[in-house]
Amino acid sequence: MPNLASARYGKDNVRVCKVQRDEKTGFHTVTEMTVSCLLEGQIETSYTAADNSVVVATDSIKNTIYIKAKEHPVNPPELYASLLGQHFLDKYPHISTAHVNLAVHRWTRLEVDGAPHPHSFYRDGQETRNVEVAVSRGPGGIRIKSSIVGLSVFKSTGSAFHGFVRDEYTTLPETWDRILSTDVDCSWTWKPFDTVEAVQQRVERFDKAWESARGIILRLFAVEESPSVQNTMYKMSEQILEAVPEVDRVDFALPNKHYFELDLSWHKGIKNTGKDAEVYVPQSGPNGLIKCEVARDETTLAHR
Ligand SMILES: O=c1[nH]c(=O)c2[nH]c(=O)[nH]c2[nH]1
Repeated sequence: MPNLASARYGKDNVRVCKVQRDEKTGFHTVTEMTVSCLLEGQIETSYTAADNSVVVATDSIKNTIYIKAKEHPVNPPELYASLLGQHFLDKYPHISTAHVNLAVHRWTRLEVDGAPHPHSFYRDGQETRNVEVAVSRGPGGIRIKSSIVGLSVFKSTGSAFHGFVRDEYTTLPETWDRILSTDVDCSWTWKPFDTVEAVQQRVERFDKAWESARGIILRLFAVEESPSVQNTMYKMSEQILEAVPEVDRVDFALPNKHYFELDLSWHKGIKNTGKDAEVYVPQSGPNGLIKCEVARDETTLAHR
């Protein structure tokens, strides 16, 4: 007899834009995000017995995403996602967990003649600020993971990779000076919260953590003489754990985007390798993919 081992459903890719207008200053603030909200609970019969009486329609879930964005602040995204998730538990007794994932897209204020413009913005990169919030009943029921996704960085020196395994499968030469480029995907997991009020009380910490993590990543990327992606991301994780005490885990996933040297000596003896390298060939694939999860102490991985 088959068994429904797990089930969740909801609306994905809900696009929301909120404009907040400060009447006094005339300044507007824009937040654009893409939201996913999936519900879990006593919904088995909708799958196994065509019982739609337990189904909150995904269309209603979409409507709720918009209504909660109107009723509450959407910043920081950790708070909005917690409020939205809690709503489904408060409203529907048979729902046990709401999973709210969202990505905030960048709209950076334009400067015109050196002054911040009150209502015009531009997209300065594909980077997003993401949150994954799971709201369940009971103590520690609100689990929040915040992240930076798609922050593209490049350095033209200050990166090496040598001393790796050399055997009959190896062709890669050791290097003491290479290009390093990646799209940062970094997450930090907060110690669980008991209630939305507890999230609200710490509300200023979420933006600060995002700023700290982003600052650490960019600074270390630039200033460090990197011996490998692995070691650089571990150092970034250590510094983020140090800077944000309420976080008990940091995860990284970094593609190593390769830039190949190009031998042009066939054309008039042009020198374009080693210390003469100037023109490179960016590779769209394959890329390295280096991941790690760094916990504050050995017990915290159990939170997953
Ligand atoms: O920083 C790196 N880590 C690796 O594991 C690796 N493997 C590789 O081919 N190049 C690199 N670079």
